[in-house]
Amino acid sequence: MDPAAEKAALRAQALAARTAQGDAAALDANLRHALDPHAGQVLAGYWPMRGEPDPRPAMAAHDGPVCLPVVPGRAVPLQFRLWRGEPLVAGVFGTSHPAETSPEAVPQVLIVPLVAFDARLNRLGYGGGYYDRTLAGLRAAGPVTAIGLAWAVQELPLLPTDRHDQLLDLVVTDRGVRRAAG
Ligand SMILES: Nc1nc2c(c(=O)[nH]1)N(C=O)[C@@H](CNc1ccc(C(=O)N[C@@H](CCC(=O)O)C(=O)O)cc1)CN2
Ligand SMILES: Nc1ncnc2c1ncn2[C@@H]1O[C@H](COP(=O)(O)OP(=O)(O)OP(=O)(O)O)[C@@H](O)[C@H]1O
Repeated sequence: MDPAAEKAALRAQALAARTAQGDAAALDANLRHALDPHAGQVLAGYWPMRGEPDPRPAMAAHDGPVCLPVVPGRAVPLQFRLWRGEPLVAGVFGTSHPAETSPEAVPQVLIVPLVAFDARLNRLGYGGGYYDRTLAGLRAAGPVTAIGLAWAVQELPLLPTDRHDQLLDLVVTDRGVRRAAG
């Protein structure tokens, strides 16, 4: 199977597994722990949809600026806008994001939504390549920490990879914090 077809099949499998969810309180505690060393940094969170774990309590507890992703168009990197609790506007693909009046921000640490991950911290998303493009751009400019957030049931055996795939630095689940085995 070519990697794109294989990814599509794995995406369907992981999205089905994700509906089982997990221990939300444990996930929140693990995420706060992972964010502790990043106090003072600009944090990108996300607005959860479709069974994704909810990063918002940990975002609210973050000691520093918080921003949310905006999809500016097809096949381009995400933008980020500062969010201080203002009402959001509806974006493409069912997303919600801060209005144009919120200043743009450059995140130093990102909570990254995902469909599936593996033990090497490969990530499979919805297939738009948005976070791959975005992390590639941010990493070319300076150090960033990409924290994947998932229910433990979203882990799959080694995922197929493409040259453009960006690895996560850690994955937080309701069962703990995973780092690449090295
Ligand atoms: N909560 C959340 N926000 C996010 C993402 C995400 O995965 N989760 N993104 C992560 O990149 C970006 C938005 N990108 C997205 C890309 C595709 C789909 C999606 O639902 N795609 C449909 C197919 C749509 C189509 O191509 O017409 C699907 O998978 O069924 C959602 C978000 C930024 N914000
Ligand atoms: N840095 C990049 N430059 C050009 N194209 C890219 C880049 N990153 C990803 N793509 C393209 O995006 C498409 C989707 O990639 P992939 O299936 O890896 O997405 P994903 O990681 O599942 O999605 P997402 O990051 O949006 O959650 C592919 O067709 C790929 O060629």
